[in-house]
This record gives sequence, structure tokens and C-alpha cells, in this order.
Amino acid sequence: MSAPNPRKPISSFRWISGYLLKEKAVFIPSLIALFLTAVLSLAFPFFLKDLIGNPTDALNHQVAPELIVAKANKTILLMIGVLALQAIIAFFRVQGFIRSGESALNRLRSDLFNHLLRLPMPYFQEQRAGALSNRVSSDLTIVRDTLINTVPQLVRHTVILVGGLVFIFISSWKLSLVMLGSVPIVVLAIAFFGRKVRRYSKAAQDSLADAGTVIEESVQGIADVKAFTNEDFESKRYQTSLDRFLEVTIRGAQNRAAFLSFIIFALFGTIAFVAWYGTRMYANGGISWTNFAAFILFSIFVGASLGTFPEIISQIQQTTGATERLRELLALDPERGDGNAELQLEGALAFENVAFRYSSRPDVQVLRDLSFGVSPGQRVALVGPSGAGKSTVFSLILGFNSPEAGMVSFDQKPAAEISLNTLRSQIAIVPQEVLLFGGSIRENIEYGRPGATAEEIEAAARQANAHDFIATLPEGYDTLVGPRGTKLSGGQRQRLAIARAILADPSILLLDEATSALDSESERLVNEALNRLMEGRTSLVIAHRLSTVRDADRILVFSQGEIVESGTHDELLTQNGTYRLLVETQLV
Ligand SMILES: Nc1ncnc2c1ncn2[C@@H]1O[C@H](COP(=O)(O)OP(=O)(O)OP(=O)(O)O)[C@@H](O)[C@H]1O
Repeated sequence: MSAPNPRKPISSFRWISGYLLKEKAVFIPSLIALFLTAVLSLAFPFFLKDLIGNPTDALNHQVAPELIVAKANKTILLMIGVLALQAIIAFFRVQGFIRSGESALNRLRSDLFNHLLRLPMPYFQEQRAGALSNRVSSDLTIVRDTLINTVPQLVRHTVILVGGLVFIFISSWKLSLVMLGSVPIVVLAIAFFGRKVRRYSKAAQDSLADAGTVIEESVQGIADVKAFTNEDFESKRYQTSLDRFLEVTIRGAQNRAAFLSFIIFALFGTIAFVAWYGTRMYANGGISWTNFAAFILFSIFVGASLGTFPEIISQIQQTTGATERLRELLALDPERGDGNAELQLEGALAFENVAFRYSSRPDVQVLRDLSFGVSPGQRVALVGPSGAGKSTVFSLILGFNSPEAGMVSFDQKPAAEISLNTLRSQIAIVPQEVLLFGGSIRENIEYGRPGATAEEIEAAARQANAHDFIATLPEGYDTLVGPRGTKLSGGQRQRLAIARAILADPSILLLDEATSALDSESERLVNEALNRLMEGRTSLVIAHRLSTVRDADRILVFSQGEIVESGTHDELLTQNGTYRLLVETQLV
């Protein structure tokens, strides 16, 4: 573990304050209110000492009992007045803190999500599904706790501590010094246990996030989990993560418990010792009863405040870790935002001597010295065995990844000079596994061009052969497709994806043909829709069907990151090479 850096809590505090200060209209008045209520809470021991201490001293000085009672009546009225005022202010400051804290947090949440959406693709390719969102959400929970609970507590207890100490010193500086003798022991205990507690709480956070990842993975792939009857396997996987979480939590709890027991013992031990010492002072005339009472009452108050500091400190340490991770995430460079944004693509594209490896697997040369050109409107089929690099070509066209050598160009312009947004807005992809969002059919089609009118959406659906099946649904275009589109058939999902692409009206179309067979009617509808979609656009198809490759203007045969053959279906068949083999073994 790296040595704790004392500047880190300060810099993360400053960072969080930045967010809170954006809500200053609510936050600052709440802070002032908090300060006021903390100061007012010191009035409680102050008045209490008048009720407990003064009568004894007054009786000792032969003051008439009626006068003492009259003074006590006045004190209690004042006390109730102050308590009422404190309660009223507290009512507003609690709401104010929640409002400003949650608003600041919402800002942070949306900053994080906006940033996350703009991170380069390799970042996501290196993440385990679900790990990132779990991490972020558990970090945000810690930050939330701090904003809503710890910051108010810190301010409140600091005020009580400082104010209480002032009163203690005024009551008896001698007794104060006796009491303060115990402080170094408490500080040492905080340093010793605090570090351990922090280490275990971080480990607990990590294992809980792992457990969350298991849920996410299982739910995402629930169909596979069930089909392979792997429920028990997943349960065990989850149980293992939970066991690990429990193990570190218990270890952390042991340290925390030891720490708290020690603090409680030290705290009450000190008070007992001071009471004993004070009684001796009182007996010897070294202190008045009022001052002694004041001392004890304020000590209990200060002690109670001091007792909350270990919790506050451990929360601040956790928050430092959490904010550091969030800040690291926010500091990652987003995708490039530069480049020509005006360009209207004609649809020509070329790869020139492109080489590529995924940063997560630098030992695998995925594409090597790849060159090919496609002219506007051409229909090109990519075929080849699994893992040959066809999907990677799509990924480079979309600018998800950049080549390590060579160049991708569009209309003879290097891709790197074109804005990613412009480029992607003129390319559409119809993936193999169509992912729909959990909204309505209309929203899912509109995804191709946000803001499209109902007529445009319907026209796209008609062209995609989707309108008829949509019309038979009781709620038509407003039908909810279920999570990930599970309420629709594979062919229906594909046609919605095609409608989406038609609406996007791209110059270049990337199509990853489904390997799973559809029934012949569904296939006919999908193929018809695809043909309409490809009409007049440059289309690259990762082909799995013979009918698709037959219709292609050109076929590129991939093997181990290279194009080993290229030509039309008939040309390639006569070559007696890889393509012929693929066709004969029905791989296309
Ligand atoms: N995100 C990734 N990180 C690391 N390696 C990857 C990644 N995606 C793909 N690869 C590797 O790159 C190589 C090419 O994969 P690619 O998906 O491009 O092949 P493909 O020809 O499209 O295969 P398929 O037809 O099975 O989809 C494979 O060895 C694969 O393991």
C-alpha cells in the first residue's frame, strides 16, 4: 500500500467543494445555519451548569431559596427558547444540505456519464462488462454519504469541539490540562487503527463491486445461463464474491470494533479520572462547584464530539479513495473532437497498408498490411473464418480504434482529419445481434435520427418491411420492446435495425449479417429490406449467406488479418483457393 498522502484529502475536499459551491445559493445559507445550530447546542451544557452548579454555590453563600428558584425558572425558559430556535434552524438546514448535496451529486453524476460516453472505445474494450458501472456507483454512494452526512457532521463537531474546549479552559485550565493529557493516546490509536480500517474498507468495496459484476453479467446473459442450466454455477460465483466481501468486512470490523472499544474506554476513563481529580480540587477549595459542573458537562459534550471523529475521519479517507478514482475517470482523455466537420461523404473508402493490434492484447497482430479500396455505391462482401479480422475492419472504419500503421481514408481524405461525429453520422451499422433499448418501437427507430417525425419513422419502417408487423401490435409504434428488445423475434429486431439505418440515411453501410438462420418468410422480408437499404450506398457486409456474396460487386476473403483473395463470386470459384473451400464447406 502506498504511503498516505496528506494532501490527497485536501485536494479531494477542494474538488467536492467545487461541486457544492455550484449550489451556493442553498449550500452557503445551510452552512451558516449549521454553524448557528452548532453554536446554539453549546448553550445546552451552559444552561445545565447554571441549573446544576449555581444553586449549590448560592446555597453555600446563604442566598434565599426563593431567589434560587426564580433564577432557575428564568434559566429553563431561556433554555427552552434556545432549543426551539435551534430546532427551527435545524429544520431548514437539514433540508438545505440534502438539497444542495443531491443537486451537486446529480451534477457530478451527469458529468461522469457525459464523460464516460465520450471515452475512446479501447477503454471499454479493456473493461469487464459491469465492472465500471459498479465501481462508479459504489464510489458515488460514498461521495453521497459524505456530502449529505459527513460534511455537516464535521462542521458541527468541529464547532462543538472548539467552543467546548474554550468553555472548559475558562472553567478550569488546570483540569483541562489533566484531561488533554489523554489526547495523544487517542491520536495514536486513530493513526494505528485508521490505516487498517481504511485498507479493509477498500478491499470490501472492491469485492462488493465484483459481486455486483457477477449479477450484471448473469442478468445480461440470462438466456445463456438458463439454456446451459448454469444457475448453480452463477449462484456459486456470486456466493464466492459475497464470502470474500464478508471475510474482509469481518476483518475490518474487528479492527473497527477494537478501535471503538479503545476509544470508548479511553474517553470514559478520562472523564472518570478528571471527575475524581476535580472532586479532590473541589474538596480542597481549588475550584467552585459551578465551574466543576461546567467542566464535567462540557467535557461530556466535547468527548461525545471527539468520539464521532474516528468515524468522520474514516469516512473522509474512504471518500478520498472514491473521489480519486472518479477524478481519474474524469481525467481520461475523451475521443478526439477535432477534424473536418463539414464533409459530406460520397462513400469511397480505402485501407492502405493498415496494421492493427488491440491494446488489450498486444501480442496478437489482428490486421497486417491490409489494403483495399471501395468506390461509392459499391457492395463489398467480407468473408473468412472466425477471428480473421472482419469485425475489426468495421471498428477501424467507425474510428473506434486507430491503425498502428497505414491509413484509413474516406473520399481520399485521411480518416484522422475528419471529425469523428461527422464520420459516424454518415455511417450506419446493422449489427449481427441487434441491440434495442428498452423503450417503444418508435423510439428505437428514431434512434437512427433523433428528432425524426412520426411520418418519417413510419416511412422508414415500411421500407424496412417492419410496418406491417408493427401495425398488428395492439399498441403499434408505442409498443414497448422489453429489455433489449426481448419481446420481438430475431427477424423483427433486424428489421427495426434496418429501419433505424434507413432513417439515418448514411453514405456508408456496415452490415454484419446474422449467422442464425431465420425462417424463409422472415429471411425474405429481411433480405428485401436490406436490398432497399443498400441501394445507392457503399455497403460492406460481413457475409454468412451465399445469396449475399453472390450479389456482391466484390468479395474480400480474409485470413489471419490479411486479404488472401478478392474478386467476384464466379472469379473466386475458378481460383480453387480459400473462397472455394469456404463455399464448399458451407462457411458462407
Ligand atoms: N476488443 C478486443 N480486444 C482484444 N482482441 C480482440 C478484440 N476484438 C477482437 N479481438 C481479436 O482480434 C481478432 C480478430 O477479431 P474479429 O472480431 O475482427 O474477427 P472476425 O473475423 O470478425 O471474426 P467473427 O467472424 O468470429 O466475428 C481475433 O483474434 C480476436 O480475438
